[in-house]
Amino acid sequence: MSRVKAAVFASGTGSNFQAMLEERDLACEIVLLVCDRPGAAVIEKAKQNRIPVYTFEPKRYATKEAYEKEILTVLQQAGISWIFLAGYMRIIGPCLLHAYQGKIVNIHPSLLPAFPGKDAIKQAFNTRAEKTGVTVHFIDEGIDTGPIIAQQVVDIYPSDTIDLLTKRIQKVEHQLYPSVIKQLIQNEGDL
Ligand SMILES: Nc1nc2c(c(=O)[nH]1)N[C@@H](CN(C=O)c1ccc(C(=O)N[C@@H](CCC(=O)O)C(=O)O)cc1)CN2
Ligand SMILES: NCC(=O)N[C@@H]1O[C@H](COP(=O)([O-])[O-])[C@@H](O)[C@H]1O
Repeated sequence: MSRVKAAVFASGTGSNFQAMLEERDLACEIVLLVCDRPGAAVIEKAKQNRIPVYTFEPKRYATKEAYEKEILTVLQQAGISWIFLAGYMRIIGPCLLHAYQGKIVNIHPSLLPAFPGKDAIKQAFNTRAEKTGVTVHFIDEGIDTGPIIAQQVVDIYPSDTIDLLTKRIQKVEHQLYPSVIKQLIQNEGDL
């Protein structure tokens, strides 16, 4: 039986992308990186791992639907059945949401519904909360409102700096995300 194929949508440093690639029994094959930021560090990581990259610049398209239709064609030609977002900072629109209903997953650096949106770590740090964490959730039409799949708490210490907190959060992300992906693919296979 051919392996399940997945695409990663990422626009940042790519540490979660790298963690997925290093997970030996991820239960799926990451065959494509989609990135909206030419020059993003994650693109170099894909090239080092010989993973095809599809880069696009939204401002070159008249509408979000136009660029999502082009991405959808690329995904379908590659036989993609799951999409994992990791630092992808674009809102997924109706075109991709409909085509990949229940198959688009995101990782977010807070205990949703606390601190949604961008700069979640800074939000938690600046409120001097005692705890924050990591959430893996399905994507829906809202922002960070999709069904939660898994969460893990990360303590905030009085001596913390935002960099120390970020490092602790990302260490949890790099363990949690691959573990959740593996479980999702195995559960799908059990259906
Ligand atoms: N339909 C959804 N798409 C995305 C979600 C989601 O929950 N539903 N999560 C985001 C990731 N994210 C936080 O986790 C997030 C990303 C981007 C934004 C945002 O306001 N983006 C603006 C500006 C983008 C830019 O110009 O850089 C936008 O795209 O309009 C908020 C939260 C991934 N996608
Ligand atoms: N709102 C979404 C969001 O803030 N996502 C966050 O972007 C970072 C990407 O890092 P990476 O590029 O090193 O994986 C991750 O910490 C992820 O949780």
